[in-house]
Amino acid sequence: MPAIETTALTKRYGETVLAVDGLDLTVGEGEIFGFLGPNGAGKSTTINMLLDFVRPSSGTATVLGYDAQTETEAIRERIGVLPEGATLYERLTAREHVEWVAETKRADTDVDAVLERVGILEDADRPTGGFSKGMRQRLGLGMALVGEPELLILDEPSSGLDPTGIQDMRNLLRAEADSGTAVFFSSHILSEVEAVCDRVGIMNEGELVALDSIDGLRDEATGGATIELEFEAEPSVDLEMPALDAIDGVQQTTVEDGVVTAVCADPSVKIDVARALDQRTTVTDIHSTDTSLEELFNQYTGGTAHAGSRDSTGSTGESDTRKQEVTA
Ligand SMILES: Nc1ncnc2c1ncn2[C@@H]1O[C@H](COP(=O)(O)OP(=O)(O)OP(=O)(O)O)[C@@H](O)[C@H]1O
Repeated sequence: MPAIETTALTKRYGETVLAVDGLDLTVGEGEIFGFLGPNGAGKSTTINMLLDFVRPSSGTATVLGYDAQTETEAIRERIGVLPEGATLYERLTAREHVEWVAETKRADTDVDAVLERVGILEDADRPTGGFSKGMRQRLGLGMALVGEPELLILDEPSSGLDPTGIQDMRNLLRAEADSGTAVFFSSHILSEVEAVCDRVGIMNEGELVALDSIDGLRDEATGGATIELEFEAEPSVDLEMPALDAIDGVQQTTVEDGVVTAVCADPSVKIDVARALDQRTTVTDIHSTDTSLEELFNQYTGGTAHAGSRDSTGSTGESDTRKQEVTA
């Protein structure tokens, strides 16, 4: 039974806004699924339809096999939710929040263990009115974990978290998935999705424009990869560059200061370039740059995302162009 299944799920707001347009999506048991898209793509609207906060204009959705509109209670008992901008009761402590969720879910929960898992046990007895954004987010995540849910639905879970918080959150999601919990989370932080997801779906203007693993998306993406090869400088090598240009899939080559740079249409071409150059001279080092997830995202969303999309820490993190050492 899929954790989430939507069929032709559609939401219109008024006459003009088509927020979600015929979404067909299946998320499997124990899968970590990243729901990506630029602002206004329809991610929150989709999540809100799964949670019955918003009624679809047409189409259907099931969560853990239950109808998202008619069997909401059965769903609520079995899932954990971190809504966008979760509201807390300022005068209640973190512990009281978790206890309250445990009561509503009738779950036998070790409250201290939950608070410990999300790293706020030390602040358990403080009213949440004085909590920082990151602490609020950690508490929200803790509340979502109550009752060992079969599915976690998290809207922008790393919003407000510092780098340690983001890493903790990733580890936690991975541990949850390993224990069989499916995780569905929305994000516009591409590095977050890359680091933790089994599959991603990219929304743009209400439509699902891509659905695959990160590697699968990379393979599909145009723009390929760039390879830089350092070689022992020999004057004759420059003259032989046309031989590299002639390799199938090589779009452009340049030579400068003992470094050949080849732009390849497809990452698999990189090895052909390395072999060809190595036949002519001694290659001393190789650097390979894959299409970054950021570029990929832009390809699917028509460049709506900014290459410098920043996470809450202001860092572009791993979403920057990835460089890997390659051994030929
Ligand atoms: N209550 C509403 N009334 C009218 N339009 C709405 C409403 N909620 C969302 N929309 C519109 O629906 C579209 C999708 O919005 P949604 O919030 O689902 O996008 P999102 O992908 O979650 O964006 P973000 O990353 O900014 O949270 C947008 O055009 C938005 O303006």
